[in-house]
Amino acid sequence: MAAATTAENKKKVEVFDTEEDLAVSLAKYTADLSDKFSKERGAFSVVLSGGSLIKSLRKLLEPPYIDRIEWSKWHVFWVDERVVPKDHEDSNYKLAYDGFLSKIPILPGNVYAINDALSAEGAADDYETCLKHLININVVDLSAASGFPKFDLMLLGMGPDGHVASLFPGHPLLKENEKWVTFIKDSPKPPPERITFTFPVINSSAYIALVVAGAGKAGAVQTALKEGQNSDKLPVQEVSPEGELTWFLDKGAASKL
Ligand SMILES: O=C1O[C@H](COP(=O)(O)O)[C@@H](O)[C@H](O)[C@H]1O
Repeated sequence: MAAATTAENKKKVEVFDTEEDLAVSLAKYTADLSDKFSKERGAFSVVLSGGSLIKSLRKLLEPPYIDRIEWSKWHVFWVDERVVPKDHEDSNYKLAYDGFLSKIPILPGNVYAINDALSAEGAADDYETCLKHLININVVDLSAASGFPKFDLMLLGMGPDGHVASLFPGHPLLKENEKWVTFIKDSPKPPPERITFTFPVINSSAYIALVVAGAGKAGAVQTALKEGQNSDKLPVQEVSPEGELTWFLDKGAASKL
């Protein structure tokens, strides 16, 4: 494993020989933050993305983590969700439930799925209302700096085109700076209707892990991490949290660095 920390606001890049090694390190990183926030705040707010990220969380399901983590302190959210029923193959909730949440002793009331009975607009508003309530009862922090929700940990994936959450290259939603949760009806990646956290919410996080594996994503990783400015920024380049950003890359994803 090779690691590099840059001066540029607490950004760390870790490169692992294999995705298996990446998953081992991601489990320790997540478990350590779970310990920290469970002790400090009495709650741990974790935001999941969909896609390949869920498989990379598999080591948390094994000893020592499965027995050590205070799962009752976990509160789980989604950075984006597809507007489909929760039992649909495209649902990020279903992906996370089948591959991760159903295998940990988390309290069902601490899993905040979107309301799949609503339209895209309705589901985004409803999720924002839910977050406001959870801030009022101190389950989720509010950033004093930005006035947006401050999650303890966001576990983000990235698409080969450099998209994060459901924030796609060149889309006007990249510039949304008032709403906490918004919706998209013309996602270039199916399904077209989704809800997503906005960049001000993503960037208010205390910790973000950007988890990227596979040579198919090497081009976007290269664009995101190479020196110098490029005019057309990829969505992933807008990820710049108040707290710490750590890239977890396997050799394939890092192959053009
Ligand atoms: O559509 C989505 O794609 C991204 C990336 O997925 P991956 O399978 O290439 O890792 C994911 O992070 C996002 O949550 C999801 O809705």
